[in-house]
Amino acid sequence: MLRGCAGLLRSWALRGPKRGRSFSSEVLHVDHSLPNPSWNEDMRLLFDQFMKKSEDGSWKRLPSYKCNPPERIEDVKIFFPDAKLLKEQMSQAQQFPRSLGEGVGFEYAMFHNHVEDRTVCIFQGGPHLQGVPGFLHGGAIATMIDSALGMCAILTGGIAMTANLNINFRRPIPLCSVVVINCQLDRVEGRKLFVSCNIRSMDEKTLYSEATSTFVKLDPKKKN
Ligand SMILES: CCCCCCCC(=O)SCCNC(=O)CCNC(=O)[C@H](O)C(C)(C)COP(=O)(O)OP(=O)(O)OC[C@H]1O[C@@H](n2cnc3c(N)ncnc32)[C@H](O)[C@@H]1OP(=O)(O)O
Repeated sequence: MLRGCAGLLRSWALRGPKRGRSFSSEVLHVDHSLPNPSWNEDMRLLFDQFMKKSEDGSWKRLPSYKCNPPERIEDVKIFFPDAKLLKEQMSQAQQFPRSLGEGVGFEYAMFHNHVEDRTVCIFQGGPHLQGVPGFLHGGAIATMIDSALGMCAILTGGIAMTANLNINFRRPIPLCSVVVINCQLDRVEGRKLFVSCNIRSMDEKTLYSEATSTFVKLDPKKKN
């Protein structure tokens, strides 16, 4: 089960984790939703399949960075009355699922279908996401679910935040395995976006988790 992690863990044992983090803009602006050496064969296979589907324009690969693009900061300004504080805080900020080193945490790529309002996330959870020995931590699963649902909501309805998230964990997800998170915008009511998802194995035979959520579009007229 953990065979996929073995090489990674061995190299860590020999070298130890990288000390210190570089925050140079070069590092922050690397697109992390592209294959890297930590991706296993299944992850690459799925990635290639979705890239193929993207050729006719129906699916689009979503780039992913460690930090937020400046336009996103504009969207959340309503939460920060002090513009100087916002700038300072944002200069240190990183996307949570991108904050762990390559291969040990959240390895994922997302694809979006604008016609069908669907987002698919292919996800390989690394050894630092362990909960019960050999399996992913529920909080790590929830993180990826929230991120994928959030992307689906935001790409369809504009900037929105998770107001409600319900998850059923059906089967434990083996560490370092590759799963597919299928998200679907179910309906929109005013500022509310209802988005649901399931997590399945690559062969679709195993249902690992299901979730429903409500995202609420931020109201720029409101001081939150
Ligand atoms: C780009 C990468 C993607 C990353 C995705 C990650 C997304 C996240 O994790 S966001 C972080 C977690 N979420 C938060 O911190 C949000 C905290 N909550 C809030 O800030 C606010 O409650 C917020 C913005 C969601 C809604 O506040 P506000 O705009 O004042 O909403 P409000 O006017 O009260 O309600 C609007 C509608 O939403 C509904 N609503 C509000 N809260 C909830 C809720 N918790 N559950 C269900 N419905 C709700 C209301 O009933 C109302 O419905 P209706 O229009 O039918 O009357």
